[in-house]
Amino acid sequence: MATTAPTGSPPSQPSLTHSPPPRKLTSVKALSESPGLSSIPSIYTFPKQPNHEPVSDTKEPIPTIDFSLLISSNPDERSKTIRELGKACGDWGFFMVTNHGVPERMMKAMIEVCREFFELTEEEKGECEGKHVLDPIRYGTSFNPSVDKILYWRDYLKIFQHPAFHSPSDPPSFREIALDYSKRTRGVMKEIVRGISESLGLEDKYVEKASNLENCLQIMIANLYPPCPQPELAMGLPAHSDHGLLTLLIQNDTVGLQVLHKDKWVNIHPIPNSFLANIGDHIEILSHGKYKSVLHQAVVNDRDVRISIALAHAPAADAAVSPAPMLLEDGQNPLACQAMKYKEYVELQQSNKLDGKSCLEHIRNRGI
Ligand SMILES: O=C(O)CCC(=O)C(=O)O
Ligand SMILES: [Fe+2]
Repeated sequence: MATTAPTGSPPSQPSLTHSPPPRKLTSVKALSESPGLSSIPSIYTFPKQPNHEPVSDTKEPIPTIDFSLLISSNPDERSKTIRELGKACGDWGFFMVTNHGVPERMMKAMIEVCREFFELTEEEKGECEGKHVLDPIRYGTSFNPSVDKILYWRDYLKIFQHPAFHSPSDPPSFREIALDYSKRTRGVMKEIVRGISESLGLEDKYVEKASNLENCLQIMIANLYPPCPQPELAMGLPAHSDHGLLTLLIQNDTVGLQVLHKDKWVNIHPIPNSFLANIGDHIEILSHGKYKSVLHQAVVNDRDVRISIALAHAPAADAAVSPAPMLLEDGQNPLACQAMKYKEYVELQQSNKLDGKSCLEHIRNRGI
């Protein structure tokens, strides 16, 4: 039986109380490999969401940003790309990034070494089991089993990679591959964040300075979604927005990510050798809602293992990001969103149920 959320904190009101340590749970990898498994335990049965339209067959393609044009020395090319980036952030909150310069072999190596990690024995992986949501290395299952009433069909490995780089010691090649990949990806992130800043009419380094990007928190979240015998009943990750500024995601060639666009869930089919980027809650805060973090979810299937690796890029742990005053319109309250240190925000989000945009709503409601 799942334990309930801490008393006194209704589901849509996350609280900063420390959650009890997660229960010892079987990974979904081990569960999916149980001989003869033909149905899922009821704790994995996810209620269907009544409020959203079913998956859309929309042919409207997700926007694509050519990174090489974003960093072009030709001012016209660059400004055109910044306008496209602004439109992608405003219309979708999600976009593909092509020609980013991170070698394809590096992206593939990252996926493979994460696969190798998940293939370690439960005992070996258990050495990375985190006790607290701010532990720099955390292996686990579902999202936060100490408060999840329904478990998600997902195992994960979360690692803080900047400002201090951490790595599991197994597989032995993890450290080198992840270190290279995290550095290269941070470089891509920085240019996109500059472009986003300019697209908002701010100085190119505004977001960078406001969030102390030099000391940004970069968290790798490797997700494993094993085949599920009843995929229509289970959920890999429920609808949520990402905390932070910008997430850059890669995956193996199995689809499963859905993005809420114009009130419909849209299946995302990534372009090979590209990043899927999405803006997080702190761009919504900084931009005063001009750009909104967008709900997304991961569904599962009954045939193939899906692996996704999200690199979440966020303000420095002690940075308290607030709306850019120059984006406020007359009469708007600049403190409508209570500034909170980033590490408190992460702790709030990770200690509670993953529940849409409840964290952002929480700090808005507490606005002073
Ligand atoms: O697996 C995916 O595609 C989504 C992962 C995700 O949304 C996350 O890790 O925050
Ligand atoms: Fe996400």
